[in-house]
Amino acid sequence: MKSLTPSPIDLKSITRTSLGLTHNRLAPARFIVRCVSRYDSANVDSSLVSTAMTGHNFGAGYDGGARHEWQSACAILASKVVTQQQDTEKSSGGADGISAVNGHPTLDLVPVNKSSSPAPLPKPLSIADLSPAPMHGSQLRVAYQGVPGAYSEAAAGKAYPNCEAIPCDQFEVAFQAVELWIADRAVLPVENSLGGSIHRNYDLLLRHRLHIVGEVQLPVHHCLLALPGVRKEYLTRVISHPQALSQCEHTLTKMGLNVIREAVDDTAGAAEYIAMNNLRDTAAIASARAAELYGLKILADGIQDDSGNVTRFVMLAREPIIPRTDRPFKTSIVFAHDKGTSVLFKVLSAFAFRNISLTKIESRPHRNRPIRLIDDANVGTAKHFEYMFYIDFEASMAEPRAQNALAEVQEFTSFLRVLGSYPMDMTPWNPSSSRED
Ligand SMILES: O=C(O)C(=O)C[C@]1(C(=O)O)C=C[C@@H](O)C=C1
Repeated sequence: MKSLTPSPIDLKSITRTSLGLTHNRLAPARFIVRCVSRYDSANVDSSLVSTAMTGHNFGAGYDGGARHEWQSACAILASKVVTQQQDTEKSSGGADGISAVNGHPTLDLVPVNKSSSPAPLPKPLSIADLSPAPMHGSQLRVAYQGVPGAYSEAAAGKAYPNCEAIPCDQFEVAFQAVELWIADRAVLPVENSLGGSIHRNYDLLLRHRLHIVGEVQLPVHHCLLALPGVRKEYLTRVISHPQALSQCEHTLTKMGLNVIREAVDDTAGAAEYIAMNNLRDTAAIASARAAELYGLKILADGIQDDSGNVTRFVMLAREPIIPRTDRPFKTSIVFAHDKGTSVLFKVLSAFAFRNISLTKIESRPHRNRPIRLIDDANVGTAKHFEYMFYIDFEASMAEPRAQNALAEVQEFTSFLRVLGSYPMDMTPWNPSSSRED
């Protein structure tokens, strides 16, 4: 797996820039490519969308291998990326200049000289143009949260060997990177065998329209890392991702370290922070690969509270996969009901009667309607919390028993969405080979 630049994508830098489009490759007969530096979801330049959608700007001199770039450009434009105002453009690099957002050049398609030679006729779409397969050369681009050396990067590599791993500074950015065609897939953690659910990703799964197309379970082997020459006795602080801190809670206590524990965005980011700031009183909980990347030494190895510590990640894509029955599949759903938890028993029985095993059940606050009031004139007002329920079950949506179970669930619920039906990770169990180095 190839890693991109260590600096992760942030929300502000999600522009056409990140597509890697170049000035030359997109410079067609009627358009030049130039800079934008603003992403504004409230404002769509519809003329740009329509010109890009016709596709005929790729006439003479257009490199046919960049069809995917055209597709990506259309998608990005349609995803409400707006051009900068003319005057701002001038100040940020001029009509044909390339300026930068967060260090990246940014691009724009601008009509030029309408009176010049007639426009080439539009090229008809072919079957290949409609393929949902990733089209960025042979390498799939996979977004993950964190910086290189994070476990999520290793999970991306396990899910998609030889992928181009794209670091993102937040989970939400990874979702958006796929939605905006900057990445082809995202690989995000949803639960850990010791630390439990990564709730943020459950909430984001509901808020975004991506589909779960697979899962990977990654054995997570934590190390205590510090600058060369630093000894355990010098430490006053241990920093890491909150999940990693919780997965090592008891071991850290047993080690007798006199340290405070502080949460940061990701494990490898903690290692990078120590190295960049030359912190000699601080250690990070992170992978052996992070030690290597950021020049830290391993003070203690395998400090997770359980040697079989595993994190489950889901693979997300813009399109669902077609469910099959020739191998074990899992299906993930989310549902809610106006009458709250009273429906739960009926939903569970729809699976139990069909012998379908559940592998996970999670509840999250129903953020649109968090409280339900039940008035009783004699006693007062009961305030029930409302939930969204997430269930994973062991069956493929191609199986009639799963379809029937969901038809029944739909009768009991006011909201039901299938998040994905995908192959189960059946990798043989071997936690001792879990080191990511
Ligand atoms: O910080 C990282 O390295 C991550 O990839 C994130 C994360 C998580 O969110 O749970 C992933 C796996 C481990 O369980 C610890 C942290």
